[in-house]
Amino acid sequence: MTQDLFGEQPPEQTVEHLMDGAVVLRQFALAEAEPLLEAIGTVTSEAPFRHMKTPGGHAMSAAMSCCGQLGWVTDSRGYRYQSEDPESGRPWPDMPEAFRELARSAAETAGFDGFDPDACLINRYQPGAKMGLHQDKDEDDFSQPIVSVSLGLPIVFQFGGLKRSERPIRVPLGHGDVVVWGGPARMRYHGVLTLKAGEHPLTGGYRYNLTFRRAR
Ligand SMILES: O=C(O)CCC(=O)C(=O)O
Ligand SMILES: [Fe+2]
Repeated sequence: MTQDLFGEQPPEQTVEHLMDGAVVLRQFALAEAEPLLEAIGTVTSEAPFRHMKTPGGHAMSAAMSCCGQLGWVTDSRGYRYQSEDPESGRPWPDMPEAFRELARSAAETAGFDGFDPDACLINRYQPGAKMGLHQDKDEDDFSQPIVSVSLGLPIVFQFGGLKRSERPIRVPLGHGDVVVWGGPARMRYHGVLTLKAGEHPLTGGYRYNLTFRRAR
């Protein structure tokens, strides 16, 4: 490729291989970031962000909402998917078409054709929030991948093994990056380190994450 003499480089989409079945699609969602954030605003005007409680009684540090046919919830009864928002008793907001399209094309780019998510969890991290190492295992169908979109402030993603004891690798994630894992990587432990304070032009002091899954 020739150098841009004016120093203006277009944002570069690259595919970074993490492990068998897991990739980071750098800046894959960058061009769609503004409509995606707008859609997060619409969803969360109907199903507001809340700090759900773990079965052990601790509030999750990330604020969460959901859209799609099923939403992931946690409370004293455990972790599960359900079709209604427990706060309102109403169905979760529909999954915006732009979400579904992005999830499908990211999965395809990662080699998983035909991804059809029925659940989208929206995580909002404020400085100090984190998510400890865990497996996504409340779904019925592990043949479908996970698509995880980062927007706003950067964070360090941890990607580990199939056992909790395996030491995770650290992957810095920025605005517009998308991680996809499935197949042999589907049950790998993962999480994010504590969000550091910062200011992003589109999201202010927050990081948003969209996690797409096929729950049923
Ligand atoms: O925020 C992230 O990047 C990870 C979120 C996640 O793993 C989850 O919601 O299950
Ligand atoms: Fe997860």
